[in-house]
Amino acid sequence: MADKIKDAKIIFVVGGPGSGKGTQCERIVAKYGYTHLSSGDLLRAEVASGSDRGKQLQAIMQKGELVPLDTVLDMIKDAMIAKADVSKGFLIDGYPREVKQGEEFEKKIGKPCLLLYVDAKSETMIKRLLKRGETSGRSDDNEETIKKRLDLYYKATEPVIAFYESRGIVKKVDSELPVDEVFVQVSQAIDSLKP
Ligand SMILES: Nc1ncnc2c1ncn2[C@H]1C[C@H](O)[C@@H](COP(=O)(O)OP(=O)(O)O)O1
Ligand SMILES: [Mg+2]
Repeated sequence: MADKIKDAKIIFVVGGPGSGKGTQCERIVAKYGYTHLSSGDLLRAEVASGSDRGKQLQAIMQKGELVPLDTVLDMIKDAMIAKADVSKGFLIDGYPREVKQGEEFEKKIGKPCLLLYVDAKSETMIKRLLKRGETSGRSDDNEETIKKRLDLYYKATEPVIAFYESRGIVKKVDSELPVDEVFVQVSQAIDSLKP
């Protein structure tokens, strides 16, 4: 089972909150048939289930903090195994949030062939998140939590990008542009992957 996943293409999609990761992943799924796994969506599904674990997660996420590493990784791995037979590749959206998470992922699952860095300015991200918050129902899309999430992003997640730069697998896309134009850059990055 784990072998099947190891042979699959794995793409890490990294960027700040509201940078446009989910939006671009949706496009990738439509064009390339990859499986999209958003760590945040998996966690929010657990919260919605009302389980005890979900209740603990809810409290952490509401504060804008990171959920324990093993919890997220197990959820991603289970979701990958469930799709291993039908998937051409995996988009791992919003993970790793810190370098350690990337290291653990590689130990337990496999190596990414690409890190797609969805880059936007912090003012842009704040504006988009506040707008998204009007309809998303996400308890972390409020001004106070957004600020904490951004701080944590710059402190913990930007080092992830530097870590994979050194391996030469980072492709940065300019997510200040309209969605379609960002996707042109995304497509170029994916098309340049070796088969
Ligand atoms: N390139 C772009 N231009 C304008 N708005 C964008 C955009 N990419 C995403 N958005 C909008 C859609 C959402 O309401 C909001 C956040 O996007 P998202 O895909 O949910 O971000 P993320 O998954 O990185 O948190 O911004
Ligand atoms: Mg998202």
